[in-house]
Amino acid sequence: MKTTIAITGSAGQLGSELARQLGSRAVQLSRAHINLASDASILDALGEIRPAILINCAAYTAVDKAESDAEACFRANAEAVATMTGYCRERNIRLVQLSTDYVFDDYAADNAAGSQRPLDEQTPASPRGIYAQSKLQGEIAAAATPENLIVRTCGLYGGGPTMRNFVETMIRLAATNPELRVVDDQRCTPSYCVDVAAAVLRLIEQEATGLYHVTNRESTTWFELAQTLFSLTRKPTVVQPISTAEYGAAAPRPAYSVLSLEKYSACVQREMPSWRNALERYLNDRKLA
Ligand SMILES: NC(=O)C1=CN([C@@H]2O[C@H](COP(=O)(O)OP(=O)(O)OC[C@H]3O[C@@H](n4cnc5c(N)ncnc54)[C@H](OP(=O)(O)O)[C@@H]3O)[C@@H](O)[C@H]2O)C=CC1
Ligand SMILES: Cc1cn([C@H]2C[C@H](O)[C@@H](COP(=O)(O)OP(=O)(O)O[C@H]3O[C@@H](C)C(=O)[C@@H](O)[C@H]3O)O2)c(=O)[nH]c1=O
Repeated sequence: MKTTIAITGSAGQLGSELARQLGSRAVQLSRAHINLASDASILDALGEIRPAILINCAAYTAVDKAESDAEACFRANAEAVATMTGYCRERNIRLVQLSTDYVFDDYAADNAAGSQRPLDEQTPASPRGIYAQSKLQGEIAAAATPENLIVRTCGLYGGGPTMRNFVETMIRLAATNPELRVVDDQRCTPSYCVDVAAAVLRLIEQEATGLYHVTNRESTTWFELAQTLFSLTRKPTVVQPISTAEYGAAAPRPAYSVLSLEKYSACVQREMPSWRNALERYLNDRKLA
């Protein structure tokens, strides 16, 4: 018998890619089917489908907007996850909860140039902004059932021009701006949804439980990512490095949030592709490189 895997946030970047890779095994739950703001909507939708596995990709992901919209953000990213966890526990459904590198926000000093060490699953979380805090609460809610799987990832892109992410923002801005200013003091590993979705499915196949870090391999800054993007697409756009303070976003962001992939690699016995390789493949898929 085929295992039914329900995916919330199925119109989003990761949810749509998971649905694509799963094909007929996936039941797609977009906002029209399941509204994180309403427990009744969550329970009704899950009751109808009775999946064996629920992958929760739905989330409030507008990091800056969350700073002035905390209630809605916590409702979607924390309380709704607690509701899903309770429902899944009673019916023996495995919940896969997605989370973020933004739960780490004070490791810059420990990781001064030369001594950078990726953050593993044992590293204590230290979220600063509303989005980051709400996602950590969601992790804690999901972890109440030890059989659940929690996957932290970072800087997702994919799905083409209609998706909201840094890579697509750069492509769009470059069409009208000869010069862009981008922060060069945040080190992380932006990751391609195709690779992260495949990795999540591998972890599910291995029946992995607990917390895992999954990103592309190696690390970069948003500035270097933008420069690499314009070099691969042969665009003359000039990228100026600026500081996080100069950019002045509403939400704080970690200066260092590179995630260790050791636990993931040991579990599935394979390496993630590097961020450069991933970016090249995405731009090829977009027919831009
Ligand atoms: N984007 C990133 O860089 C990263 C994301 N993550 C995590 O990965 C997961 C997937 O992210 P990603 O695919 O990029 O997110 P997207 O923003 O692309 O998609 C999120 C989806 O959630 C849906 N959604 C938002 N609010 C509600 C709600 N109240 N009720 C129902 N559905 C809702 C959205 O629906 P609609 O389309 O209708 O708005 C959207 O389809 C999330 O848990 C996110 O926190 C982790 C690290 C990095
Ligand atoms: C558009 C733009 C952004 N930036 C900066 C702002 C920010 O510090 C950094 C990344 O930009 P974004 O706002 O696109 O990224 P952001 O929304 O913060 O991305 C994040 O999304 C959430 C959901 C996550 O969970 C994270 O893992 C994550 O990577 O680049 C510039 O410096 N110049 C620019 O022109």
